Amino acid sequence: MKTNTLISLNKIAKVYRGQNVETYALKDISLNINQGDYICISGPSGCGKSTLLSLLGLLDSPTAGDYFIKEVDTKTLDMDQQAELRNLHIGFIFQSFNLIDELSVFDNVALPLTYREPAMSPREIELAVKQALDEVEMGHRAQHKPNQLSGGQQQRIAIARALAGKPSILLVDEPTGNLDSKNGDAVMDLLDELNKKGTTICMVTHDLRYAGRAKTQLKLLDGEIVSYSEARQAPSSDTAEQVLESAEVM
Ligand SMILES: Nc1ncnc2c1ncn2[C@@H]1O[C@H](COP(=O)(O)OP(=O)(O)OP(=O)(O)O)[C@@H](O)[C@H]1O
Repeated sequence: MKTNTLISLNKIAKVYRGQNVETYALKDISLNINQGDYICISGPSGCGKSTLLSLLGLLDSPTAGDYFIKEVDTKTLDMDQQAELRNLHIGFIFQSFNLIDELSVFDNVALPLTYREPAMSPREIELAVKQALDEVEMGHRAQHKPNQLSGGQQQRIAIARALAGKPSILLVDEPTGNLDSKNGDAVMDLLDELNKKGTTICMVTHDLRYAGRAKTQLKLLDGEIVSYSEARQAPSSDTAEQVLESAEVM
């Protein structure tokens, strides 16, 4: 494992068992995610994208295989410890923004920080919320309620909420699914910008226009990784464009 490896999956499988039926949602998934990566997971409906994101987010556990976050073997953790690790390291962004309409924008962004262990002081929370709202250029809407904002603005608030805890990785599920193309473009520009500043992103999207912006393309089919390609910087004699280079699946 490299020193900048955040996440390491080793031979992960996920089987859903019903009364008479077993579904192999993921098979033999091995993958490392390093600091600063920008990965897009794509593939046809039912190929396992959401299942993989749920496992990465510690929202579900694998049937087999090993999952390490920052060298911590997640199998060794109980539910509370997993929740703590999730709160500390993982920021979620969903298609539906999942904001609480009764709370102000400020309080929505602050909410996950109030569950931090060790507890953050009110002043620390205020600073973190302000910084996150500034990052998504929504500081001027701190006292609004989510339903007083446009869809694009609500997604920016959801991104601020994910950023406020300074997570190691953002897990992003169809971030533009509920947005028109103008707002979708703006949200994707923001994610690109965050990655350029160092935020690690793992995103699921059906939208090929946006998938191509990620530096690493991971394609799933029937629960398996069928292709994995990384963008690398072109040699200096070339233009500044990045060149797609196919790499072996791990
Ligand atoms: N809770 C569940 N119980 C049983 N089977 C499930 C469950 N969740 C997902 N599956 C099955 O696991 C497989 C992968 O599902 P998953 O939702 O991860 O696919 P997906 O690639 O995200 O699909 P989509 O693009 O349609 O959202 C599918 O065959 C699905 O039917």
